[in-house]
Amino acid sequence: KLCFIGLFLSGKVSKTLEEFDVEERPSSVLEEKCPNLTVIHSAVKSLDTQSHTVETADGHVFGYEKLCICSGGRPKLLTQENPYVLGIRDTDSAQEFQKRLSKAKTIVVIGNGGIALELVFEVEGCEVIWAVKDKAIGNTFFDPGAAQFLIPSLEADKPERAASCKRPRYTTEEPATGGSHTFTADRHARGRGSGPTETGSALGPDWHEGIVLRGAEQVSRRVSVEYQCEVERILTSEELLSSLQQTLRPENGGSWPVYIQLTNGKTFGCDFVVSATGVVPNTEPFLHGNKFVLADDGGLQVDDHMMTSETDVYAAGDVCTACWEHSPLWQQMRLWTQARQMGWYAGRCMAAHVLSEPIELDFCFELFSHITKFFSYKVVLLGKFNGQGLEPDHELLVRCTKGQEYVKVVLSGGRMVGAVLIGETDLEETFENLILNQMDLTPYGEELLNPNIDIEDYFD
Ligand SMILES: Cc1cc2nc3c(=O)[nH]c(=O)nc-3n(C[C@H](O)[C@H](O)[C@H](O)COP(=O)(O)OP(=O)(O)OC[C@H]3O[C@@H](n4cnc5c(N)ncnc54)[C@H](O)[C@@H]3O)c2cc1C
Ligand SMILES: NC(=O)C1=CN([C@@H]2O[C@H](COP(=O)(O)OP(=O)(O)OC[C@H]3O[C@@H](n4cnc5c(N)ncnc54)[C@H](O)[C@@H]3O)[C@@H](O)[C@H]2O)C=CC1
Repeated sequence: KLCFIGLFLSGKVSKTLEEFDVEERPSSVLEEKCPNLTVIHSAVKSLDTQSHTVETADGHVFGYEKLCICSGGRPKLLTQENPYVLGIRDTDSAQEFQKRLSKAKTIVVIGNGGIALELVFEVEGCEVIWAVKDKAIGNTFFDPGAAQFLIPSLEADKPERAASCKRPRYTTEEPATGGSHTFTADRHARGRGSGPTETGSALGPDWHEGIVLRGAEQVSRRVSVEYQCEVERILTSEELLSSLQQTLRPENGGSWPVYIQLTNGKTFGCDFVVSATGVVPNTEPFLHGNKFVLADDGGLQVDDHMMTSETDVYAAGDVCTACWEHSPLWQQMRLWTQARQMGWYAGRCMAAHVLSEPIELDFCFELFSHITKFFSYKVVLLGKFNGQGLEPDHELLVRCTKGQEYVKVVLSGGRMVGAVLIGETDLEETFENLILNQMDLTPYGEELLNPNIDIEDYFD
């Protein structure tokens, strides 16, 4: 990969929330900035923790004193085998998606997290069938109340955005002459080899801004949500036609390259399926011959110094699973914000250990905080925003103005432990403080969300 993705901070929103822009730059920019850095453009093929060496795909062996594995994750696809099932992770897969979409009339999106939420809102000119396991949309980020608030946006036109695209590869890079144009979603068919090392960096925030996600139809957005169902089977047109399958009656007419049968009994024909079903950590090249302890989700277990179970090997970002005793207000989610915080903290830990200096768990792991955008709304998530792991007696306070804002506060024992803020609420800083200082809010009751009280002033 000849590019790294640079983060250019556009400012701190609060103590723990940071917003940033993303711009693709050549890796030489980083080397110029950090003279002690050498970037080697090659995938790591193997790691020998005994001899403290890594071997790259082009056969070079490098020794290390301390090593940090930041190999990210890759899409956990419904199936690796089907050329009509694709995932979105890096610039190449986004480009592939864009190309295939431009000829598509109907696509099916499976999954109910970040990528699905972004796609169903952004895709135009194509019928989108969105199948979710849950009762409401966006289960990894939202409760059903917030989902209800967001649903009308799917029916409205997308607001115009003056987006400046700092990732020109999507729009300017033409496919190589003679390169494979057959719409094969899986990377094996694109002649780039297989295995986990071939994916690039995850796209991160605002990846779809400035790129056209338009299908072949003259329609604006058209999304049908199929709730509480999973994929029963994915069939080719031949399989559908075969005598065994004749009982299946697709909901939509016409002939399609692929059909998807859902557990709710419905079958849809489509041009392709997007599997937006989470990520798996890229650990494979590092495991053989070593004794890494893996977490249940397949990540490299790390302690509160970002150290794996192998001596002198650290890990950060999507590839690792935080296995220290978490602050009651923090949880790991595979997000860019956390990857960045972990990378920064791992670097400090490695330096401290080389210098035999003490180091304490960074403050950023005290409180979960995430700022993003869904359906054109600013979204801020704080602490146990969905009551994760809380006793059933926790309380929720909600304020909602249709089309404008959705504010939810999670209280446990009268203390604020989490919040969801959708829209321009201006409450993030105050709520962050109230969560961090664990003030008893019982006396305020529901007044806490009274729109006529300037809460920021009140708690100042
Ligand atoms: C479409 C999309 C949108 C997203 N939007 C957001 C968002 O709005 N906000 C947010 O906070 N998060 C978002 N995320 C999640 C976020 O991008 C990831 O959590 C984050 O990038 C993880 O960072 P990382 O450095 O751990 O992994 P990655 O960014 O995946 O980087 C891993 C790097 O390691 C390289 N690599 C892998 N294996 C090897 C090997 N064997 N040898 C050498 N190199 C290797 C890869 O090529 C890659 O460059 C999004 C993710 C996707 C896919
Ligand atoms: N704005 C943001 O913060 C964004 C963050 N991301 C991050 O990028 C990563 C990848 O995104 P996603 O793939 O959306 O992962 P995700 O973890 O956000 O969501 C995965 C979804 O797939 C569902 N799922 C899992 N297996 C399934 C199955 N077999 N059938 C049906 N549904 C299934 C889960 O219930 C969940 O709803 C995540 O770490 C996500 O947090 C992605 C896009 C935007």
